[in-house]
Formats: sequence, C-alpha cells, structure tokens
Amino acid sequence: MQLKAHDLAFRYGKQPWIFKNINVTLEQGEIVGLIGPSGCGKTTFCRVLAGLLTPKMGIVTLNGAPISNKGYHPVQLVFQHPEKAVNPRWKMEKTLNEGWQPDAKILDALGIQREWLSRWPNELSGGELQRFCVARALGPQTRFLIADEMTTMLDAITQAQIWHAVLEIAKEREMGILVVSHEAKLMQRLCDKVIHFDQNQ
Ligand SMILES: Nc1ncnc2c1ncn2[C@@H]1O[C@H](COP(=O)(O)OP(=O)(O)OP(=O)(O)O)[C@@H](O)[C@H]1O
Repeated sequence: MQLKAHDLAFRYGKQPWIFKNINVTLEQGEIVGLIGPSGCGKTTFCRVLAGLLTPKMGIVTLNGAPISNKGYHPVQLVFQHPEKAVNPRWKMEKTLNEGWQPDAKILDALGIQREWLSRWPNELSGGELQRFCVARALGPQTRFLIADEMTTMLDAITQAQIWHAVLEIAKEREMGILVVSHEAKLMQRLCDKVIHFDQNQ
C-alpha cells in the first residue's frame, strides 16, 4: 500500500501558488514527519492528500489508482482545532459514528468516557473533543492518517495518551501516518523520516 502525491500544485483561486511540483510517497506502516515554516502550505498539502481540496495540477494515488471521493476516504485528516472539525449541532455520539462505529477497544484506548457521548461539543474540553476526532478518523478502511498538529494544543499527558493509542492501532493495521508538527522532540520520537516542506529551498 502506497500513498503518492504526483507533481502536486495548488493555489487558492487566482492567488499565488502555495506549492508546485510536490512529489511525496508514504509507504504502508511508515511514519513520516512534515516540517516547514509557518504559512508554507503544510495544512493545504494535507487537505489535498485527504481529498478535501482538489489539486490544480497533479494527482494523489493509493496503490497507483486515483482515490475516489465517494464514501469513506482511506486518507483521514485530524487537525489542530477539533472544535472546527465537529458539527456544533450534533451530540458527540452522532459525531463519533459519522463514518463508522468505533468499538469499545478504541474508545478505551483513547480514554473516551461513555458519559461524554450524550454531550454537545461545547460541553467538552479541547483534549476530550480531539479524542473523538481521532476515533472518528480511525475507521477500518483508513490506510493513512494525516496528523496536522493533532496534539499541539494538548497537555503532555493527553498528548502521550492519544499518540500511544494511535501508534498501537497503526502498528496493528500497518497504517501509514504523516505527522505535521513544529515540535522537534515529538518528530524525533515518532518518525521514521522527516520531509522538509519549503518551496523556497
Ligand atoms: N482558504 C484559504 N484561502 C486563501 N488563502 C489561504 C487559505 N487557507 C490558507 N491560505 C494561505 O495559504 C498559505 C499556506 O497556508 P497553510 O495553512 O497551508 O500553511 P502551513 O504551512 O500549514 O502554516 P502553519 O504552520 O502556520 O499552520 C498561507 O499563506 C495562508 O494564508
């Protein structure tokens, strides 16, 4: 299983190009870091990989085939601000089960308490909410997880707990992970290799 970005280019509307000619390959089970200065386009690249934005040039393939945007996307993105990633009008149980039904093992690994399921998103802390976003992204059809500053806003204990659970699941399923972070220590600890995303280099 291989996720590949072929000659990707993107810009918002007619604005200047954010990036051009990006070629990146992620292998099954591989944990790859992505670093680069603020504003260089890392989040935009992640959104293209996960099918949330369409590249202006190039293509993203999974095992050589273009990824369909219909149904559950095999590349799932979790980003920094969980409150922007959930519907404020949905209770947590509905959000959790949006794409699949996480089992007790996943809920326990991520420390999701059952009483949170009947709450609204604004009745949870950022760390609690992020656990739901991670669980939601870890469906059985997820082949690659894109963690865009996934634990940046969280305290060290929550950060460690979430990463511990994600790494266990990734190992079990041979899922690949792209980690975007400004935290050098986290990158060193997690990643097999690190890609520098900087168009000016
Ligand atoms: N929806 C949008 N419309 C127009 N421009 C945008 C949009 N989203 C982002 N940009 C611009 O695209 C550029 C790249 O943004 P992006 O968020 O991808 O960078 P980043 O490398 O992830 O930054 P950071 O490390 O600060 O999160 C920035 O100049 C940003 O202002």
